[in-house]
Amino acid sequence: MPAAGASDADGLGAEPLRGGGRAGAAAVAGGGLGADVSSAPPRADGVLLTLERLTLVRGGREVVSALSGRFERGTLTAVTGPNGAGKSTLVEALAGRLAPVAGRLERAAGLRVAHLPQQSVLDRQFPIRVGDVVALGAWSRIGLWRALGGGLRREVDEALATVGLLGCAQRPISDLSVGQFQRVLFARLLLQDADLILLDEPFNAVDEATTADLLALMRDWRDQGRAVVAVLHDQAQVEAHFDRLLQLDGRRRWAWGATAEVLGACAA
Ligand SMILES: Nc1ncnc2c1ncn2[C@@H]1O[C@H](COP(=O)(O)OP(=O)(O)OP(=O)(O)O)[C@@H](O)[C@H]1O
Repeated sequence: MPAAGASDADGLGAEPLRGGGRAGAAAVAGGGLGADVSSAPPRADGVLLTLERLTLVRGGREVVSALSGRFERGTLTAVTGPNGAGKSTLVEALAGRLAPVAGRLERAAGLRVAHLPQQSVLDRQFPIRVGDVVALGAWSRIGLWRALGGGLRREVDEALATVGLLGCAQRPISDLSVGQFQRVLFARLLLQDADLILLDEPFNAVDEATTADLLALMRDWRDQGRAVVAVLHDQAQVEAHFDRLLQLDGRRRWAWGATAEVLGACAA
């Protein structure tokens, strides 16, 4: 991890390692003045989301400081860091659920974002069937309470087949294992058809076979030109599957770039 205040001249290509630290703290003292969330026209270079000195506060404490970088089409980015480092906070801001107190977050025009929070915040006892959960992925396209028509039913069945749960549409979600439920949530993401897919600890308590299947799905999304951002704790998994890495160190410093470069710089 680079030292706080490391300069832009650290030199790892387009997105060098940088430190947040004091500059970000000063931004919070400004009471959030200057924070900006905006839409930009579609970009030919595939940039979906641009962060400029993004600063986030949670529970009265600054957890992300002066974070700058871009999320582009066709990339798999891992977000790592110790507990409490601000990973979920950052993902919520990327999803548009938390406003920055300073800095800028610019979305490409018409950007479709899907956000899968940690399973621990989802209620699996809710009396709803698997097929209905998956169909909810299409609500922004078809309206929330429209009856399941033949076309949507087919989409749901196809998505369930893709995640290995063909024929499970009528089962209540309370019957599912953690891994099966995560497959259902990935099927819902398939129907969302988003450009930017945000996943918060998607493999938590999920078995190896399910993890491998869901990783394959994430690679498909990348190959389709979507951007996938996943909060992860397993460094081997990050090295093996993610081309980009955004690492938070829990002290408001961060490193962001090609995975090998970020890991190399941290080991140095
Ligand atoms: N709803 C909340 N209200 C107040 N403080 C919060 C809230 N959510 C998180 N925090 C605090 O914000 C900080 C960052 O939390 P966050 O959940 O973003 O970290 P994280 O890196 O995702 O951690 P973990 O690996 O444990 O999930 C922590 O100090 C946490 O206690």
